Amino acid sequence: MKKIEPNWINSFKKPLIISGPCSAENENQILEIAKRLDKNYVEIFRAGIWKPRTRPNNFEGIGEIGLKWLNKVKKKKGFLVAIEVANKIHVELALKYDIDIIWIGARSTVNPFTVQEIAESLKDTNKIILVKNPLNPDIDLWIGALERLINKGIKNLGVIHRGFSIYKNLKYRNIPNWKLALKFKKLYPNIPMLCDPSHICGNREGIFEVIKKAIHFNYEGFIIETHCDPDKALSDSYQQILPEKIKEFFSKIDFKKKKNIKLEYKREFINELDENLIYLLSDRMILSEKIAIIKKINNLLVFQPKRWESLIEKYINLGNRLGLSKKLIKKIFNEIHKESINIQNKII
Ligand SMILES: O=C(O)C(=O)C[C@]1(C(=O)O)C=C[C@@H](O)C=C1
Repeated sequence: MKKIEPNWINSFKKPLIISGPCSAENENQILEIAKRLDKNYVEIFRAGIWKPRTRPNNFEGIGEIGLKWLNKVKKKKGFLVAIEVANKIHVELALKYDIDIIWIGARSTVNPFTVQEIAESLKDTNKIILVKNPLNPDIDLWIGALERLINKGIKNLGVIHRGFSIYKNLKYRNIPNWKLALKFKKLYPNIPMLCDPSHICGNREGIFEVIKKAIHFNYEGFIIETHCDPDKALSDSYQQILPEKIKEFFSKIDFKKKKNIKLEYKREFINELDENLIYLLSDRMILSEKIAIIKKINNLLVFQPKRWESLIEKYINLGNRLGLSKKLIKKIFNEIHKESINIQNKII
């Protein structure tokens, strides 16, 4: 990739905060959110105009009229405005309505044809273009998207870490991959990296915990979804927060208090793995309850020695291959099995 100069991000406060609704729904909603966002914290107003929904027949965005509302936000409230584009027509409209910041979504980043089409229609633009990570943790796809934009003379670039798709929801809707994002940062230190806690979490509860982590990892900014009535939002209602929450949270953060990044990063990894272990254990015990019901109906014994012996042998072998001692595997799985038996005994 060609060398990128450190650039546009320096003209904003650190961290840069982009905020606004997942989707533009109506003019009042847009203006109300803009009014309630504190401009001392939020410099850029975001709103989805076209929404790439997983299933059809959901609200798929308000379309072009939303760009007129964003122009009002710009003129009346003094924010810069940001939207997502996913094809050539979106780009043309974004440029026609003088949108300041344009981002490419995760579902587009995965597709080089789409990125190429967007890059060609943005050719030589001075607008700020942000590229979300692709759905799958493939750093080359992410880099490739930036290269396509750079090849078309686009200079004001940034990236957004919005987490990666997982087949099963544990704690996150899209699991963050801090390791991959930090690797990207090491490779391209001059490309500003923002974090999207709303899409990482998929719920309101975890958002500020994710922001705190990203602050430790020196992210330059955030894109956070806000709505004046989150429960009634037409898309992603679970992950939007009230506009006032931004100031409430960021006013309490001490940005000078820096922790040891290397240590924090490793610890973060351990926390993440431990939490996943707990989620998995909970799933396992729920399955054990379901098996107990089947055993009860079929008059089967709770303790199944043959099956248990074969399982423990398999786990010891797997542990061995992964460098874990027989003693450790036996200890952990004996406890798990004991708990599973207790659960089943209560049901039978
Ligand atoms: O396979 C079963 O029958 C189960 O109920 C599961 C399970 C376990 O938790 O691993 C529990 C009890 C049996 O002794 C064997 C295995």
